[in-house]
Amino acid sequence: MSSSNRQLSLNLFIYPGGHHEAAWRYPSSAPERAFDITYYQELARRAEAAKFDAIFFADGPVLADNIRYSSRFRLEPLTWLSAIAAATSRIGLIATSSTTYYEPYNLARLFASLDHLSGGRAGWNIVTTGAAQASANFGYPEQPNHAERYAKAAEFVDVVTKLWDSWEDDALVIDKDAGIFADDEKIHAIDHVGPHFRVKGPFNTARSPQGRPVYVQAGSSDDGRSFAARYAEAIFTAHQTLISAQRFYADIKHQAAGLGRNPDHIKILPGISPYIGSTEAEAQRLFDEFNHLVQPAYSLGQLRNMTGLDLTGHDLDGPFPRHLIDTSGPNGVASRFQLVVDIIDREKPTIRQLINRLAGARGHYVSIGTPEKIADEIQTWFETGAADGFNIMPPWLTGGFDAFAGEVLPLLRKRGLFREEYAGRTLRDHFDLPRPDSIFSGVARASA
Ligand SMILES: Cc1cc2nc3c(=O)[nH]c(=O)nc-3n(C[C@H](O)[C@H](O)[C@H](O)COP(=O)(O)O)c2cc1C
Repeated sequence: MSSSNRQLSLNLFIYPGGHHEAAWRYPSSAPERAFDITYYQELARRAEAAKFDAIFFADGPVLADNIRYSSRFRLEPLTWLSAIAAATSRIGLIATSSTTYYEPYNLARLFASLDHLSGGRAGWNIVTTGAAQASANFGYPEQPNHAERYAKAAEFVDVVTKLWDSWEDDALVIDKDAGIFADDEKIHAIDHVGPHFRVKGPFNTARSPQGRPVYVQAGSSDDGRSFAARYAEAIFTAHQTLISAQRFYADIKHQAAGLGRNPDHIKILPGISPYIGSTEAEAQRLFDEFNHLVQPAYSLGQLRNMTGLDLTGHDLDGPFPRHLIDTSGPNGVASRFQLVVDIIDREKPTIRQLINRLAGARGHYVSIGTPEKIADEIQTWFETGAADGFNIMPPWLTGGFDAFAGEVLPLLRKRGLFREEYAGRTLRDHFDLPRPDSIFSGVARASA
C-alpha cells in the first residue's frame, strides 16, 4: 500500500467490563454478562460493522490479585474466539497465549484450528507472561527470569512456525478418483531439537488459510523489542507520550530493516483509552466519574505488580516515595515498570494522582476530550512515526466502544484515514500483510 493511502489498523481490545479498573462498577457497564457468549458475539459484530481489523483478548494463566474489588478474571481466549468466529465473518480474532506456560505442538494446533474455522482470521499475541504467580500453577519453583523467558519464546516461535509450515500448501489433494487424500511427500517432519523443545512433527492438519496466523507480540523491554523486530507482524505496546511512542516505533522499524525485514510488514499498535465528551469539560467529568469508583486497596495492588512497591498504609495524598523503588531490574513486565517510573519522574504525582492516572488503562495512553481532539491525537501519532494504528481500549463496555465508533470513527473516515469497507477476508488482508510461503515449499519437488 502506498504511503498516500496508508490506513489505520484498529483493534477492539476487550476486557469483560471495560478497561478502567473500576469499569465493572459503572452504572451502564454489564459485568453480569461477562460469562455470556452472546455479549462478546454482539461486541464483535459491532466492531465488525465498524470495519475494525480485529478484536483482541489479553490473557494470563493466573488469578489477578484482589478479585474482591475487581472484575479481572480470565476466560480462555481461544475458546471464546472460536464461538465468536461462528458469529462473525470478516473481523480478525487475536488471542494472547504465553510461550512460558504453553507447549508448542498444542498451541500450534489451537491457532491453526482457529484459522481454519474462521476462514483465515486468527492472530497469536505472543507473550512470555509477566505475572510471576503463574509459575505456581504449573509446578515451577519460580517464574523463569526475563531473559530466559525470551530465549524460550524465540525457540517456541521457531517450532510453531515449522509446524504450521510442515504441510505445503498443495499437500491436500482430495482426489476421489485416484484415491489420494494428501500428497505425503509434501508433508514434512520438522525434527526440531533445541535447548527447550524436541518436536518431531509433522503437524497433524493441513496448512491454514493464512499459511501462518498473524504473529502479534506484546512486550516492549529491550529483549521484547529484539524479539518483536525478528518475529512480530503487529505489536501491542504502551506509551504515555508521543515522543516515547516515536522512539519505540523508530527502534523497531530500524531493527527489523537491519534483519532484512520490510518495516511496513510490522504494524505498531499502541493502546489508547478514549474518554469522549461533547466538550473538554464533559469528557473530564466522565473520567472523574470513573475515578470516584476507584478502590485504593485494589489500585495499590496494581501498583505493586507494576513497581514491586507495596504502599499500603501510606498517605494517599502525600508525595510518591520514589526513593523506595528498587530499580535493580524487575523480572515482570520491564517496560511497564519503566513507564510508571517515568510518570513519577516527569509529573511528581501524589500516590492518589498516580493510581488514578493508571486506573484508566494500566499505563496505556488515556485520551480525554471531544471527538475532534481524540481524532487529532490519533492522526498525529499515525502521521508522525508513532503508530500504524491502535488497540482501542474502551473505558467501559459497550457504551465506551459505541461512543468511539459513533463519534470518532466518522472523523477518521472523513480524513481518509480509515476504511469504509473491508478490502479482503483474512486478518493478513486487513493488516495488509503478505501470506508467507512455507519454508518447505519446493522441498519435495527439489528432491523428487
Ligand atoms: C502492551 C503489553 C501488553 C501485554 N499483555 C500481556 C498479556 O496479556 N498477558 C501476559 O501474560 N503478558 C502480557 N504482557 C507482558 C509480556 O508477557 C511480556 O512477554 C513479558 O512479561 C515482558 O514484558 P517486557 O518485555 O515489556 O518486559 C504485555 C506487555 C506489554 C508491553
